[in-house]
Amino acid sequence: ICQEENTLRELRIFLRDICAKLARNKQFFMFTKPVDVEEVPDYLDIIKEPMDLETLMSKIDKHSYICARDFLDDIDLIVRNALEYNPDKSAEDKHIRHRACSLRDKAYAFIKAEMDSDFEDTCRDIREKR
Ligand SMILES: CC(=O)c1csc(NC(=O)C2C[NH2+]C2)n1
Repeated sequence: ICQEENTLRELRIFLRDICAKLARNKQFFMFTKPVDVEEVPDYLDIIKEPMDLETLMSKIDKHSYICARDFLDDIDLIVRNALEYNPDKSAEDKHIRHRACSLRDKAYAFIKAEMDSDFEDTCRDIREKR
């Protein structure tokens, strides 16, 4: 069990680094904090499960993720929300959709580049046993 805690600690360090890199990227500023309903009043009428990079970071600290797959599921949620809320042909909507797809590709590339697959397999085994 102590070995499992070591693995999950390493996962958290790894995910914090990726989340910080994504949040530092100016391209993704609109995904870094919860949408302000003062500025976008109808957002919560359309998006039922908001997600953002700051919330992702706090979930890491709350030990919400025990494998990279769970983390990427929340990245996918950020992207899905952006595509749903910005469906129009307008340049502004297209721009936000493009940035959302770029966020997903960057996140998956960081995980693939920096995580060896047997580490993720070990995390999946821990998840199965819980
Ligand atoms: C985070 C997110 O997806 C977001 C924040 S504002 C926004 N969209 C707009 O403000 C308008 C452009 N068409 C609606 N999307």
